[in-house]
Amino acid sequence: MQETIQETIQETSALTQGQLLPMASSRNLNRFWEWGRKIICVGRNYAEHAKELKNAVPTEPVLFLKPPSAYVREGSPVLIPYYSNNLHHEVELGVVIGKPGKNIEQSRAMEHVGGYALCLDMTARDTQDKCKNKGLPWTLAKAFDTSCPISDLVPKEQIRDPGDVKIWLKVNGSLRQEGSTSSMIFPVPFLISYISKIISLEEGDLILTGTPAGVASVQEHDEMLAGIDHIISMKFKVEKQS
Ligand SMILES: O=C([O-])CC(=O)C(=O)O
Ligand SMILES: [Mg+2]
Repeated sequence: MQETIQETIQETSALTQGQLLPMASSRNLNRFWEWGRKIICVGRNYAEHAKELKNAVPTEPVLFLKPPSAYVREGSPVLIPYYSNNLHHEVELGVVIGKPGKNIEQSRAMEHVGGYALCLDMTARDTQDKCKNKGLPWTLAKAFDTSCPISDLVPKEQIRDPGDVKIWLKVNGSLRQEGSTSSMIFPVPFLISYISKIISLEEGDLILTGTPAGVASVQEHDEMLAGIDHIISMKFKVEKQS
């Protein structure tokens, strides 16, 4: 299984390098976060991040979900859940689905991309550790309200190759995370194909593609500033849930 996945990644990531790909969306995706669609998250997709949390580097994608109620937009705060004392930031490239599909071939995966977004996968790390220890799902750690800060839609043409952009995050002006999507273990076309064989993809769904190394805590009153290269940035204040 492992070999097959690695071989297919190598074959098809070559297909997406530097190509101009057709627009896919039939609907205007500008406010996709209001559509109530799925947020499918990929975990441990950067080896350095898997290692910093002492997790094995995966041989298949690790998937989990957030509900659409997790979205929060600039101007509203990110809230520390009442049960957590260790809320972590995870900056991630988001892929917005523009054309529905099941069992999508990797060679056609980019046709299903309608655009991109900058996302934070806010994680109650202490809660996640407890869930991991007990073998329980990560819902409380990952799916709470405001756990998915999201930027405006980045038009597809602005990112020619989702496998070659820099994502970064600062807290109170200090750089905490900076990584290139070229370090992803499972690249975007592979992820779209893999996920679509398990979960049907619909227009407006979002795939969070995993975080590079440097995840750490945020405290009440902190300010997070994150970006994709110089293409887009967004700012969020952290507050306690009342
Ligand atoms: O570290 C985690 O919780 C897994 C994850 O979401 C990621 O790697 O982006
Ligand atoms: Mg994540």
